[in-house]
Amino acid sequence: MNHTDLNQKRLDTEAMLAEADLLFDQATCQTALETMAAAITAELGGSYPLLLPVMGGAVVFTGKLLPLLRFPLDFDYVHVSRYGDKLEGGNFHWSRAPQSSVEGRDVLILDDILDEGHTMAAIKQHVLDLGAKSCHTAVFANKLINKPKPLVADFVGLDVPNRYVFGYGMDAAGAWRNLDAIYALAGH
Ligand SMILES: O=P(O)(O)OC[C@H]1O[C@H](OP(=O)(O)OP(=O)(O)O)[C@H](O)[C@@H]1O
Ligand code: HPA
Repeated sequence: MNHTDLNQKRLDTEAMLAEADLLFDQATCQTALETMAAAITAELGGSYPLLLPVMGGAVVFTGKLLPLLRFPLDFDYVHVSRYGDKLEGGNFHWSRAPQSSVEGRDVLILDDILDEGHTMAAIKQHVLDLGAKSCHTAVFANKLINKPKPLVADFVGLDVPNRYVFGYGMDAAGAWRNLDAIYALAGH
C-alpha cells in the first residue's frame, strides 16, 4: 500500500472510531476482567491447566488476564480465523493447531468473543478429540444473538448487544484491536 492509500486508511479508521458507540469503557472492562480472573482461579486454580488463547482476537484479553492468575499453568495458543477482515463468518482457517500435548490436561480456551459460537465449538471439539481431560471456555464478550449457539461459554466477561463490536482485541475491518474498551460500529 502506498503512502497516500495508507494515509487515507488511517483517516478512515479514525473516522470509524469517531462515529462508533462506546458500549463498555475501560473501567467496566477491567472490573469484568477481575471478576473473570477470580472465577477462573476458583474453578481451575488447583488443576495446573493448559491455557489456549485463540489468536489473534484473544491477544488483549489474554495479555491482561494472565497476570491476574496467580497459580501454576501452562501456555500455548491456537490460531483459527473465519471472519478475516469481513463482518460475517465463513470457513475456518487453522493457521496453528495446539502444539503442546493436551492429552490428559485440563484445558482452558480463551477468546475475545463468542458470536455464533462456531469457532469455540470447533476448537473445543478438537481439544477433546486430542484427549484433554476437560475443556473449559472463557470469552471476554458474549454476543446476544437471536439464535441458539452450539456452546455456552463457562466464563463470560460481558454480554454485548447483537451489533458488530470492536476493541479489546476485536477488530473492525482489521483495525482497532488495540482499544482498551468495547465499541459498536455505527450502523451495525
Ligand atoms: O463465534 P464465532 O461466530 O465463530 O466468532 C468468533 C470468532 O471470530 C473472531 O475471529 P476471526 O475469525 O475474526 O479471527 P481473528 O481472531 O483473527 O480476528 C473472534 O476472534 C472469534 O475467534
Ligand atoms: O462483533 C464482532 N467483532 C469483532 N470480531 C468478531 N468476530 C465475530 N464477531 C465479531
